Amino acid sequence: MKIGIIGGGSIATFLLQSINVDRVLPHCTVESVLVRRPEVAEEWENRYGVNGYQDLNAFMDSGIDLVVEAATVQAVQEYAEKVIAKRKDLVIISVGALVDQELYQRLNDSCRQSGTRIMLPSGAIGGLDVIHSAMSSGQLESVSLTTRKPPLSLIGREVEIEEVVFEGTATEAISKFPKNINVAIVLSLAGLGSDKTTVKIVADPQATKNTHCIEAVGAFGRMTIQLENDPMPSNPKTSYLAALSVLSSLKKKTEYISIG
Ligand SMILES: NC(=O)C1=CN([C@@H]2O[C@H](COP(=O)(O)OP(=O)(O)OC[C@H]3O[C@@H](n4cnc5c(N)ncnc54)[C@H](OP(=O)(O)O)[C@@H]3O)[C@@H](O)[C@H]2O)C=CC1
Ligand SMILES: O=C([O-])CC(=O)C(=O)O
Repeated sequence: MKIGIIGGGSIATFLLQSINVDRVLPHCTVESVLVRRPEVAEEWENRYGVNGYQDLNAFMDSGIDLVVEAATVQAVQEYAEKVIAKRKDLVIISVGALVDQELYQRLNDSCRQSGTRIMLPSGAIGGLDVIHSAMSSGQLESVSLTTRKPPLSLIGREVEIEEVVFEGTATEAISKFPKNINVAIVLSLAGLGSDKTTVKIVADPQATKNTHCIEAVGAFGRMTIQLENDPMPSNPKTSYLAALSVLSSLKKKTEYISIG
């Protein structure tokens, strides 16, 4: 499978290293990257043997089968429909963009018409299979997420004692923290939707990990999952698990037996 990556940051770098250098996915190669800075394109051409582009059309015509978005919510808004229109499967990690129900619907409709697929990795959380199962009979009552990160990641400054920086719906959370709470939207899409999924975000000066605690209640019973994620050294806002989840989505795409 020939992959194109949109984005030049920590998840993109991780994927290039894992796929093209460490060869962890034997059936996959990253062929092309779409980045904003020419110096990144040049460096990656040399280091990872990829073709670097700044122009979306040239990137899409570079012989790739599938596109991985590893950039920003805005990049999804800008590129996702164009990628699907070119009949490329798409992996989206900046899932927050899909809080926009009209965008979600347009993407869903064009995938149905063209037979193209969009994959949303589980990102920095887990338990989406449980939420999805509970929701399949409509018997999910409540879902809440409490996220705790170092203050610099969340609010760009230090605090002395922990501070609740947000409490509300997933819809409001992603508009205020688009680089920190994409997890709330994938959780919403699996479950009750972004207006009924509640989110609390805490800036914790003691935190060395990005923690996400998910609590769900329904006819199935009760689920509590606590993730204590190591941050990516190159971007502490992002948990290492989020990068691994993209790799996992790509691996699933090459397998014939699906789990979960
Ligand atoms: N679903 C989930 O659970 C999670 C989602 N995420 C999300 O994943 C995304 C990637 O994370 P990460 O790699 O850590 O982020 P980084 O900030 O390390 O990298 C983002 C990269 O995207 C590039 N970029 C921004 N806009 C565009 C564009 N229009 N076209 C091409 N490239 C663009 C930036 O370019 P430049 O260098 O020029 O600024 C930067 O290199 C983020 O949106 C993040 O919020 C992260 C963690 C968990
Ligand atoms: O990586 C994380 O812990 C969560 C994150 O940034 C996001 O969901 O946007």
